[in-house]
This record gives sequence, structure tokens and C-alpha cells, in this order.
Amino acid sequence: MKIALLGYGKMGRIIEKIAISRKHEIVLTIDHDNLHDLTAENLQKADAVIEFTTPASVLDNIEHCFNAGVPIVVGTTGWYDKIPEIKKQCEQDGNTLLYASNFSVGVNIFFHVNRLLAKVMNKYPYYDVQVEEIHHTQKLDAPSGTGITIAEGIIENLDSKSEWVNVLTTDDKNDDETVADNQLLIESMRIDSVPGTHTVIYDSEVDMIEFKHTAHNRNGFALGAVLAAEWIHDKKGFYSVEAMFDFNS
Ligand SMILES: NC(=O)c1ccc[n+]([C@@H]2O[C@H](COP(=O)([O-])OP(=O)(O)OC[C@H]3O[C@@H](n4cnc5c(N)ncnc54)[C@H](O)[C@@H]3O)[C@@H](O)[C@H]2O)c1
Ligand SMILES: O=C(O)C1=N[C@H](C(=O)O)CCC1
Repeated sequence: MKIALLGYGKMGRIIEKIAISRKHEIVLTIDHDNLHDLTAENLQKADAVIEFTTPASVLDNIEHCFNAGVPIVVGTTGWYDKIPEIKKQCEQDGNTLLYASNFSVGVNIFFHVNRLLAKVMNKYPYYDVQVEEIHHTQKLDAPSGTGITIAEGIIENLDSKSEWVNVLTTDDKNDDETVADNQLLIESMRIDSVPGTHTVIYDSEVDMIEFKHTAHNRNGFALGAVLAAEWIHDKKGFYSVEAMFDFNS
């Protein structure tokens, strides 16, 4: 397959290596210093685009791919309030996009079990729940996209929570944050070069249940994005990465 990379930062560089190891060809690489190469003609050389840039540039990049008629896999986070609009554009105009807050297989298993656990916890209301996410200090958005997906999975399945709120701390101290009973706290921490750690904590007066995913490096995210490009290149429409996994059969 021919792949175009939008964003050649930490993720773009690893995706390139993994794509080549899977016998794909990188036909276009765009970063902030060669934006003039982002033309429909260049994009159309690719069977699929993989986009890992910034919250400020992702929507323009999506538009470029839609205008060029090339399927796009979006890894960038921090734009999810625009999902309904983008979904509509896919459905109305026949565009193709797949996005994930986290492409790693391990995190997608975690998402699935998180939803099941939240359902179980309905029977045990004396546990309160919160989400913690830790990432490197270069991260531009908070909470992490993964943290939002985890929180939404809890809110959809646990009757006592109806919205999430975020608190960002820049060191590892954990001040006891107080939130309303219906609110689910997502505590974001930014520490050194941490690739991504997410924990769901159910706490009661007598004990604590911690459910945790730790990324050791970025390779799992990158492999998932390449697998998503392989999966989507001949499809039409709007997809979340869940469509690639079938945990129910
Ligand atoms: N979904 C996932 O599995 C997953 C995993 C890791 C990171 N991410 C997300 O991916 C994004 C990128 O992460 P990263 O660690 O590679 O960041 P990074 O800062 O290392 O790389 C981003 C790159 O995008 C470039 N860029 C900026 N504007 C651009 C534009 N208009 N067009 C093309 N390139 C542009 C920057 O110069 C930079 O090189 C972030 O939003 C992050 O949250 C998602
Ligand atoms: O490094 C990042 O930035 C990451 N972003 C994603 C998120 O916001 O959840 C996935 C994990 C790494």
C-alpha cells in the first residue's frame, strides 16, 4: 500500500518504520516545514493517509484529505468536539475517516473491560470512581484522548456518573480534588517522558480497586495506526477504531 504521513514527529517517525517493515511505501511526508507539498495531487498518490499532528492542524488536514478523496486515519487528539460535524461530512459526501484516541491493542482491550467493570460496579455504590492519566510534558491536550474514551465508557455504563471534569497537575502530587457526586474526575499529570499511563480507580472506605494500562513505548500506537490504514483503505464512511476489533464474538 502507498501511505502518506501527515506529521513527522514522535509518532510519524515510528509509523514510517513500522509501515516500511510491513512492506508499505511512504509516498508523501508532510510536517510544518513543507506544508506547500500538501496538495490534492500529492495526496492522491497515496491509498491512505495517516495523520498525527496537533489539535490546531488536524481539522485542516482532514479537510485536505476529504477534498482529495483519500481515506484518512487520524491519531491526533484534542478535536473530539468536532466529531459530529466530521461524521456528517463523511456520511453526506462519501468521505472516509477512521479515528482512535489510542490505537494500541492493549488499550482497546482495556476500553472493553473498563465498560464491563463499570456495569458490575453499579451494584456496589459505596465505591467512588476516578480516572488518572499520566503523559510526557510535551503533550498539548488535557485530558488525554484515551482518558476521555475511558471516562465516556464509565459514564455510559455506571448510573451514578453523568459528566466528566478535568484537573491538570504538572507534578506527581495528588491533591484531593473534590467534585460533585455525578461528576467523574479525570486527573491529568504531565511527567518527564512518560508515553502514556491510564488508571481507573474505584475507592471505598475499606479497599481500592485499580485497573491500569501502562504503555512501555509508542510502538503499539504506531502499529495500530498502520493496521487501521490497511483496514480502511478500501472502505467508505466514518469509523472509530472499535470497528476494527470484535471483542463480543
Ligand atoms: N491515537 C493514538 O494512538 C495516539 C498515540 C500517540 C499520540 N497521539 C496523538 O498524536 C498527536 C501527535 O503526537 P506526537 O507525539 O507525534 O507529537 P509530536 O509533537 O512529536 O509531532 C507532531 C508533528 O506534527 C507537526 N505538525 C504541526 N503542524 C503540522 C501540520 N499542519 N501539518 C503536518 N505536520 C504538522 C509538528 O511539526 C510535529 O513534528 C498528538 O495529538 C497526540 O496526542 C495519538
Ligand atoms: O503522547 C500522546 O500525546 C498520546 N496521546 C494519546 C492520547 O491523548 O490519549 C494516546 C497516548 C499518547
